[in-house]
Amino acid sequence: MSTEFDIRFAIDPISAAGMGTGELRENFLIDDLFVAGQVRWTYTHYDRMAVGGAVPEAGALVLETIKPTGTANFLDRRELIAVNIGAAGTITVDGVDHAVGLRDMLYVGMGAKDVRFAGNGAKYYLLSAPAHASHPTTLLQQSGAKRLDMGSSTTANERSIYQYVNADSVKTCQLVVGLTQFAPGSVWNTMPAHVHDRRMEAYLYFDLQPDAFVMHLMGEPDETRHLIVRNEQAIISPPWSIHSGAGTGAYTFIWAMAGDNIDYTDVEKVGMDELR
Ligand SMILES: O=C[C@H](O)[C@@H](O)CC(=O)C(=O)O
Ligand SMILES: [Zn+2]
Repeated sequence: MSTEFDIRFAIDPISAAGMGTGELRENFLIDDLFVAGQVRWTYTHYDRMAVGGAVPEAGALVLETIKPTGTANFLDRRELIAVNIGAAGTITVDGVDHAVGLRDMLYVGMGAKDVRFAGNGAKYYLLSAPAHASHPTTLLQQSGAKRLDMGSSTTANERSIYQYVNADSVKTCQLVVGLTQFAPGSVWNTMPAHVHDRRMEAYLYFDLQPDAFVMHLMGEPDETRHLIVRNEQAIISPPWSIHSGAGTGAYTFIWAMAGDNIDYTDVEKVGMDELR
């Protein structure tokens, strides 16, 4: 079996506030997503978002069902977005090949039965949420993303948010995914911070040097904790938590959300003076 999974239960803010470093990392950090020759999933109880990695070698890796979905095929009641952060590869969906280059994303709708990940050196970051309708498989590229420029160099948060999933690119049931990249020297993401109680979020930090890390901030705005996150590690952000971070060097990250209201504007801003 080349598929493995673990389960993360939903943690409430009071429990999280009582956790030490090890417990915080066990519950909110995913540090083993990318293993050669395997598909790995972390199935969360936050909006039942599943976060995974697939690293094919010579042969293709098959998207196998996992026990927590309770379905014969992984996508019987789910949708998927696969993001390639490695060499160019191919994802085959029910016999149709899709070329997926670096930073391309492939949306795969509910009901796809046979999904295969291929490409020696390709590295797929996987996101999947429950779905109620089947939308067509669609390739999403950075050039087709909606770009929002935010921040400034004086506050070290100058960055561009690329909303790959947007009104013109693809229709999804729940998944909203994109990528944020920084101007040189800017290291702060999502500061000022925000929360969105109607959506969980996951971040994958990548493009970090081996000795660099992101000091990721989580928690309720007045009760924050940090996680040290290394290259190609992900964090899970519960709906009640801020999700912000500062790198010790350059990095890029992929953000993904699922939940009730998936409108980007449904966020509560946290004032700089409210953080504790
Ligand atoms: O709800 C939205 C997500 O947190 C990200 O879009 C935020 C982000 O990439 C940033 O501000 O740098
Ligand atoms: Zn957010």
